[in-house]
Amino acid sequence: MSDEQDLGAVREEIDGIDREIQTLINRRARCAQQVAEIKLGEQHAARERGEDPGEVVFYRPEREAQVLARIVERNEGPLPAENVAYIFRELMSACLALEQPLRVAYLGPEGTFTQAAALKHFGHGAVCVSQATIDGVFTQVESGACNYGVVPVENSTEGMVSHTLDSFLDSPLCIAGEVELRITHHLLVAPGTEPAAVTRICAHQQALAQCRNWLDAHWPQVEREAVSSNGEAARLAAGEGGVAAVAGDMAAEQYNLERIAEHIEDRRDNTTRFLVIGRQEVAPSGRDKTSIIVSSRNKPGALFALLDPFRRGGVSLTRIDTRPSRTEKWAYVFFIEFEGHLQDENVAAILRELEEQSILLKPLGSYPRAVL
Ligand SMILES: O=C(O)C(=O)C[C@]1(C(=O)O)C=C[C@@H](O)C=C1
Repeated sequence: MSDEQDLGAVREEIDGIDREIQTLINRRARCAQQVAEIKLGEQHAARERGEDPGEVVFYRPEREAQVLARIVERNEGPLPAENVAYIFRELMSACLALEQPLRVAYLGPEGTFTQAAALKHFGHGAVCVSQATIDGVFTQVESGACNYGVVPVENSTEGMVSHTLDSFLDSPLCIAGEVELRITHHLLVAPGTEPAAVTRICAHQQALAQCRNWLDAHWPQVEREAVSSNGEAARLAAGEGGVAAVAGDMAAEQYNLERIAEHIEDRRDNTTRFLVIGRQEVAPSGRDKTSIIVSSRNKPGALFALLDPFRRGGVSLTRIDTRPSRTEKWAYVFFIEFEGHLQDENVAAILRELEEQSILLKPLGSYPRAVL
């Protein structure tokens, strides 16, 4: 057989496989439609029994995390597990959109890493709605205008996003998930801009901080300006010849900018973690984390007393942050994050103990650990 015939034969095989995949995808989508009918049926039955039917929850983060974790585990290649999981991420997103198109508020404008995080977590079947502030994201979800929200919570180089933590103090919302995103910054300008013409470098203050050493070494003379987001910086760079923006790939594409320099972040493992916020609690997935806010009386050993139940219960803490309590001067609240689910008996026992010794205990929710 000639090379030409070989190529033809393999392409025919690909065409056949594509047909089969397409049939299977649509079979899967019909199953998702049946799941939606069952969920609506359950709500109808509750109403018939005179019970509060509540809001039908189509999106099930615990189930999605289990599906994705299984795909990663059983993948035999040659495609890398992460790439296969992304394909299934989009497949589930499209299936869910048949059940109910989700509206997801995120800290915008378009082109921010928070938008990239929202798409990574929910896939492109979700309708992502940009908000100018973190408060705006919380309000959209609290009012029911959006089903979920995505906000940044911590960066591996720059630490926590205190505004997000503070917002949980007054909000009735729960945490429904976490997203981790590798953050890569570039120095971006409008097409045709000469580097010598740049007089101002704009970015969100976190991005400026994450690239501080690089900017000090390469652009020491140029003024830096912190703006509300990297997306906003990119928008400014697109409109003004002398402005360069520090921003990522999405912003570069969104505003059609050129890269003067790529990968300028000081740390190669620069990662930002985002939280998904929603109105409903999430069922256990088997690999969960829980977040709580806790505050105790200001006395010696108070923090030790709050943490000791975790040690005795054999529960690993994954994070602890301190914030001023906004009700009393020099009093503090702790944001504690740990492995396990509020429905686990050992976790419930720890919370009962904390309740006895704290002046404030607010569970923020349990959610599946990030799979992708
Ligand atoms: O299993 C469900 O509850 C579904 O709705 C199906 C499905 C899926 O496509 O696998 C879709 C959306 C949910 O978020 C979880 C899973």
